[in-house]
Order: sequence, then structure tokens, then C-alpha cells
Amino acid sequence: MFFRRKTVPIEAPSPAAAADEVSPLARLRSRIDEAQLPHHVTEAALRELEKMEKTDPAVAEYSVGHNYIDFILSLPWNVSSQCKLELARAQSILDTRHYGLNQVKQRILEFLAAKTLCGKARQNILIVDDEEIARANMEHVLKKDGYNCRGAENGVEALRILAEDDIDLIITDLKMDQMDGLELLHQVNRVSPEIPVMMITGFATVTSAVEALRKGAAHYLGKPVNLDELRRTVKEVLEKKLFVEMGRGPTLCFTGPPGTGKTSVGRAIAEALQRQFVRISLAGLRDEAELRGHRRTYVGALPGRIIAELKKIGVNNPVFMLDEIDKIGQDFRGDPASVLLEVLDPEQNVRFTDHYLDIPFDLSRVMFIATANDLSRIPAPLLDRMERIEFAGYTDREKQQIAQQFIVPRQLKAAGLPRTSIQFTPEAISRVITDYTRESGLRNLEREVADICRKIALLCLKADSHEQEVEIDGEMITRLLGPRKYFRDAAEGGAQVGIATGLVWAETGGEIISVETATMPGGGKLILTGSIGEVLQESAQAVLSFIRSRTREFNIRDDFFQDTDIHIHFPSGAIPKDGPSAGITIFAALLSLLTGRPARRDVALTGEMTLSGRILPVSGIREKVLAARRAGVRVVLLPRTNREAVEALAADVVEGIRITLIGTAAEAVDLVLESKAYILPL
Ligand SMILES: Nc1ncnc2c1ncn2[C@@H]1O[C@H](COP(=O)(O)OP(=O)(O)OP(=O)(O)O)[C@@H](O)[C@H]1O
Repeated sequence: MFFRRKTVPIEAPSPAAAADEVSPLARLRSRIDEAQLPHHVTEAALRELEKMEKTDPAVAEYSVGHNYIDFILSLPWNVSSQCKLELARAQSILDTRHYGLNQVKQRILEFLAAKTLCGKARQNILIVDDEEIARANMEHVLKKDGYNCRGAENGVEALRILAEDDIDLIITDLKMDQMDGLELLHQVNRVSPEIPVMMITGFATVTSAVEALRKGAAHYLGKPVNLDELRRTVKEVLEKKLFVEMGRGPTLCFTGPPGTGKTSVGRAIAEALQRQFVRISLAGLRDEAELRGHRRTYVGALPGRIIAELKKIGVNNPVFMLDEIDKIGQDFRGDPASVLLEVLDPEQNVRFTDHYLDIPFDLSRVMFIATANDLSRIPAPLLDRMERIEFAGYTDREKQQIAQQFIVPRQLKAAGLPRTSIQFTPEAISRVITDYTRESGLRNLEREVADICRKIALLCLKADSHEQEVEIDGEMITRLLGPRKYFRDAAEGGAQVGIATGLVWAETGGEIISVETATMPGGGKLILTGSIGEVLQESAQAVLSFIRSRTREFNIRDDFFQDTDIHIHFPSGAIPKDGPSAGITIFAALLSLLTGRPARRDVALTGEMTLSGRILPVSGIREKVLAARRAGVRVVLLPRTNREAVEALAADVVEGIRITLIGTAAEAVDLVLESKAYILPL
């Protein structure tokens, strides 16, 4: 693509014409000309202008055309922010903005390091000209600018060099013996289409130069070559190529529970790269047109959100966050995922077409980062294009540190309170964390701290003493926030017959669930309730069959199911539940019910159970252990096959919790059920 300069003559205003007599169309034409848009964009704008010239200004099409040209002119076709990629700076920004997240920071730095190396490598230019003096001149100035240069006398020699060396740019004369510039361009396009070719031409061959541009040349310069223009153009062309190469490779996808820092790390990356930051939320997006825009033939047509955001931000190389990519939908209005496939594919996004814009826009300079809570909901082809980086939930100790260092100062400032005179004691923060929030991330913690700060601000204003020193302790938290919202139910509740505590993974992170069971006279029916999915229903069936096949082993009557119905309930019916990892918990609850042995509430289980009673591995171990700690669980039973994941847990994650690994359901029995039966077993 090349930038056309002054290709369309503007009619010079007659000396008599006053500035305000210039017609709106002439003004539009000169704006198009001055904008120095890429060639295909100028052509599209001029085509629209020609249509307007034939249209009555009173007709709606006239203003549609005017808006369209205005829109084209407002897009950042050539405007990029001067960004730098310095690894040390990136590291210090990531470190100062975020506590912990060591693995995440490490992965991001590795990702950026590869791009930094890509950007630091010296670029190789091949200069093809049969005049030795012309070659030598160009080599001289370009070498001074830090490029490696090689020379060739004609196209044949150039192709030979191309086969043996890595070349980033070819600058070629048009007229040469043996193989001329046009033929060389044709051959390069065939064997190495990613290498840009710049044409140098004498005045007599301008027509061929235009033809060369049509055939894919990156730029052309007239002879004698203006060396300053050459340096500028080479820099422009190579920078563009570098951007495309740096953008190549997978898009980053940050996954993890809400409030774990995905968006704010994205923002820090933009700052580290000195690029602008844009974020759009894709949650609930069903209509393809929202991303790709409406065709201009529709009344009230608008561009899609990607192009609209680029227009708003005014540069073509921001860090663009596609938030909640796992929440996009699909219906009769199209498939937004297919648009995202195009946007995230470096081969295709060079020519991204928005329906409203109707001409390709180059998105290759944009750095896209996606975020998701649940990877399993992302369509496989989309997931395939992304490099996943996991954000785990925080331990209470990490939350305490983040609150002291980041959240409290930020919320004090937001409430207009002086940071020096208001102090939160560690006990106060700890109370907010345990009694008023139950989450993997920091969303609610930040909300509660903000609430406290606003209340303090009101009190200070009422007392007219906002410079006064205030220490906020645990007791004051209760007075400000009211009765505690969460109880450590597992630790505080006693053992019960027919109820077991389980650990599951949800998109909000690890969660604790209880499985409740009851029997009643009936005829062998299994009733399952609690908004559960198919996999969970099948797990329950398998567990029941396992117990029925082992009645002797568990001291249960052989025919217990003949005259009994069994009901298994998963409380919190408003939340849909599915997944195999509750199998072992269903087993514990059911066996407790059938044997009359109470199940300990402070023992939590997770694991998929097979029909023969084996326990299969599950995912989200860290999140589940953190959820267990939040609920006051003391013992966690995990599948033996998850040993490696357990051993990888940091000491502060497992602090205060005993983890026992089990390989079969039978191993869990005496660990969960108390030995004494309180109710007569069935
Ligand atoms: N490690 C951390 N250090 C400092 N602050 C943090 C850290 N992690 C999260 N935060 C803060 O917590 C708040 C929530 O984070 P953020 O909005 O980035 O979460 P998110 O993971 O993008 O959530 P969602 O999935 O809901 O979009 C922000 O104010 C952020 O600055």
C-alpha cells in the first residue's frame, strides 16, 4: 500500500472567489487530497464525491455521502502512536501496578521479549540497480541509518541472493538487463510475497511504476533519488513490516475469575508499550453487525465497534482489549465469533472490512488481548488462535497486601480523603475480606472499601474535621458495614446425616457446594433437583449404581432401593450447575444417608467418580482449595491423580488446610463419615 500525494488536482480558486464562496464539495475534495490517505481509500472517497456531485443536496443520499466521506477522513489510516518496547520498563510498570501475579508477569514478559528481539534485529535491504554509483549512494545512506545492505546488478542476481539470505526489503530499479524490476517483482511475489518491493524509476517510466504499484509494489520513487525521501520511505515501509511481524503469532487471552486483574494488567501492558488502550466488552453480543457495522444502504447505518473505537482513539496501533470473549452469543443475526476469527488472524486482519466503511482497514498494527472467565465457552477455532495466560484467585494474605498497597489508597483518593490521616488496621481489612466478601478476585473487596471510605467522608464532613486522624479497626468495620454477610459455614456447622460438602469450579472461581439427600417411601425412583446439567445427572446415576452394587461392603440392605425413592438436591437452584467433579461428594452424602453416619461439614471433596468407584482427576485445584479456605474447611480430599497440581500449590494457599489424596471412593468413607451412626441405617 502506498500513500498517494496530490494525485488529484484541485481547482485553484479564482482570485476573485472569496474563501467562503468555495463550494462544500470543493472543500471536501481538498480535504480528501490533503489527508494523504492510502491509494484505495482516496479512490473510494473520490468515487463517493463524484456521486454527490450528481445528487441534489436536498436528497438524503447527499448527506449520507457527506457523512461517509467525513467518516473516512476521521479514521487513523496513517496515524500511529510512537511506541517503544523496552523490557526493563515493561517489567517495572507491571511490578509497580500489581502485587504478586508472578507467573502472569513472567509469561507476559516472555511474550514481549520475543517481540522485542524481533524489533531489535537489524533489517536487511537488497538494492538492485545496474548503475553501480546509484547502488553505492543508496547503500551509503541506508547503512548510516543502521540497516544491512547488499547490492545486485539485475533481477537474476537479486533472486539468487534472495534464496540464500534473509531479506526484509528490496529496492529495485525498473529498467535493467537480463531481468527488469517488474519481472523481479513478479518473481518475489511468487516466492516471498511477505517481502516488500520498492521501485525506483526515471520520469519516462512512470506508467510502468503505476503498473508496478497495481501489481503489489510497496512504493515508488522517481530518479534522481532524493536521499531524504528514500530514508523516510524505507523507514515507513520497514516499520510497517515489523509491526506485522510483531503482531504475528497468537493473541494473548487472559483467563480467570472476575476481579483478578486481567483488565488492569492489559492496561499496564499498553502503558509499558506506550500505546493507547481501548476496551470493548463482548458480553451478550449476538449481532455480527455490532462488530462489523451495517451496510450504508440501511437507514441509520453505523460502523462496527472495532472501527468506531479506532476512530475515537485516533491511532491505528492501540492495545485493544476484547473483554469477556467467552460471553459472545450466536443467533439468526450472524456469528460474531467469525468476525473475531478474522480480526485475530494476522493473515486476514490486514484487510479487515467493516460493512459501513466498505473498504479494507489494516488492523495488523493493533495488539489484541482477549479476556475470559471460562475457556470452555470459547469456540475452539477462536481459542486455537490465542495464547492463554491464567489468572488465579488470590489468597487472603495476597488480598490483604493488595488492599493495603492499592485498593485503600485508590478509594481514599476517590472519596477525597487524605491518605496520610486515615489508616485501616490489618484486622479491619481482614474482617472485610472474611466477613463481607467471598470471592476469588477483588471486585467486592474494592466495593466494600469504597463504601467504607464514602461513609467516613460523610462522617468527616458532618463533623467538619476532614483533616482529623482516623484509625479504622475491626469493630468500626462492623459499625460501618452492618452485620457480617458471610459465615464460615463449613467450620461452624456440625456433622449431619445425608449432607456433604463439595468443591466445584465455576467461572467465578472455586465454589463450595453442599449436596443434600433424603429418602422416602416409594418405588426406586431417583429424583434430582437444583438446576443441574446432564453430566451431573449422570454422575448421580453412576454413584447410585455403584452403591447398589456394593451394599455388602457398605453394610446396607441389598434391596434398599425397592421400596424407597431417593432425592438428591443441590441448593442454590438459581445457579445452573454441571460437571463431573461433584461425583465423590454425591457419593459421600448418599452413603451418609444410607448408613446413618453423619458427614463432617469441615471435610470437602472433589473428584469425578467412575462406576467402579475410581476417582478421576479434576481441574482448578488451586481455586478449589482457596474456596475451601474461605469457607473454613479443614480437610480437603482430592484425587490422587492430581498429586502434581497439589504439590505445585504455594505454602500460603494450603496454610491451615490438610489435603488428603484418594484413589477410590472407599478410601473417602472413613475420612468423611463419622464412625457412629445416629439414625438406624436403611
Ligand atoms: N495483583 C493485583 N495488584 C493490584 N491490584 C489488583 C491486582 N489484581 C487486581 N487488582 C485490582 O482489582 C480490581 C479488579 O481488577 P480487574 O478489573 O482488572 O479484574 P478483571 O480480572 O479484569 O475482572 P473481570 O473478569 O470481571 O473483567 C482493579 O481495580 C485492579 O486494579
